[in-house]
Amino acid sequence: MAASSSSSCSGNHKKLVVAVIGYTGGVGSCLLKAMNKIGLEPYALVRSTTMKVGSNNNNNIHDEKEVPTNYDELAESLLQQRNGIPVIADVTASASIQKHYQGWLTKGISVVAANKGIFAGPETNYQALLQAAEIGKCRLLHETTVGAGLPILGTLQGLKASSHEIHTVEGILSGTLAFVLGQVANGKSSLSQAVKEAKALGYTEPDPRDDLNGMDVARKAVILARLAGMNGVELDKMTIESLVPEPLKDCNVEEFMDKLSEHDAAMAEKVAGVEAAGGRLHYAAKVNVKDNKVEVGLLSCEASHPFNNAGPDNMIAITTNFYTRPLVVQGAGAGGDVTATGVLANILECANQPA
Ligand SMILES: NC(=O)C1=CN([C@@H]2O[C@H](COP(=O)(O)OP(=O)(O)OC[C@H]3O[C@@H](n4cnc5c(N)ncnc54)[C@H](OP(=O)(O)O)[C@@H]3O)[C@@H](O)[C@H]2O)C=CC1
Ligand SMILES: N[C@@H](CC=O)C(=O)O
Repeated sequence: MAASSSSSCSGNHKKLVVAVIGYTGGVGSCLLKAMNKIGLEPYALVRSTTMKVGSNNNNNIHDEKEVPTNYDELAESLLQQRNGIPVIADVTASASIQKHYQGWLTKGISVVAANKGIFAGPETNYQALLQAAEIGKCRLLHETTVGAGLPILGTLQGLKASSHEIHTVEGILSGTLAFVLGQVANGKSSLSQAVKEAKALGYTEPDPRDDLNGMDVARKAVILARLAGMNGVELDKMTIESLVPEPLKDCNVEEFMDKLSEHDAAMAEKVAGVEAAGGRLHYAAKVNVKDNKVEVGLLSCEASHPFNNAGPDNMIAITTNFYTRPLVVQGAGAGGDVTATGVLANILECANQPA
């Protein structure tokens, strides 16, 4: 089979047969590079309108004919690969793709996602996905939905599985906001310039307002809360502090980027006010399992606070009954390559399917 995946990476007799949805994007293009580097060829490449699916006709998936994107056909084709472990990697931000997860998982197709929406959506939908993976005896992995490639969700699950009681999970969860708030500190840069740079560095969501309005942090906090064992946490019940100027809430992304500079002075004034009182602005999240509370928002931190040394990094502190001094994970929590390698690590984990 010409365009199939390499078996050497799977570590067992079955091949990973991998479809990448969103391969033309920032994370997707880095994922293809990373897969190529370890000799794992994708079986299918999918974007919003068209897809290329492996056949016997070509040695290279890129040479395949583009056909209209059809997720039922994609699933059937993956399941027909004999002796293969079918995996769909979703590196888009599209809600419409996530509607297919439950069906794919039930049929035994593992799902690896960088796409956060459904994991932070209504709890019943999230629970249905977990159940579907059990029915399909396959994997549902989304490590990169919090902290990109940093080992956060796996660590949390490992702690819980090994009898730790999780007390709190807190810290800096947005690469974009860490970068932007670092750039505007001390008047180094303007808000609009910092957001442009964050976008160019591949840190932002496809719409950077999803970072600036706190929604990306809130979604990550919900995901952390669920993995930490909390029930009843819903995004729409949370108070989420936004840094998006009111007049730019509803325009398109281009207009938002163009007009953001009109709001630089207001942001500079806000930063100067906090700094005059000896603080530095950070956007943080706190999941308090014991008190059943999830909070996100702007924090003013005094000079000695560890957040002030984190630069553009994510910094996540986990406190448990045994880790009373927190276990801290710090590192780049946004960017194409670090996210793609986290997705690839999850794809490789799919070689171990549940019995
Ligand atoms: N950047 C980062 O640091 C991190 C990102 N993530 C997540 O990764 C995801 C991707 O981010 P990023 O790469 O920056 O986004 P981009 O906007 O760069 O890429 C999005 C990709 O999705 C494809 N796409 C969009 N809509 C659909 C659809 N309906 N069906 C199929 N394909 C579609 C686009 O294809 P087309 O060519 O058709 O437009 C494109 O390939 C997001 O969910 C983000 O939250 C997670 C952790 C970190
Ligand atoms: N836009 C996100 C990317 C990773 O999830 C961020 O800035 O952290």
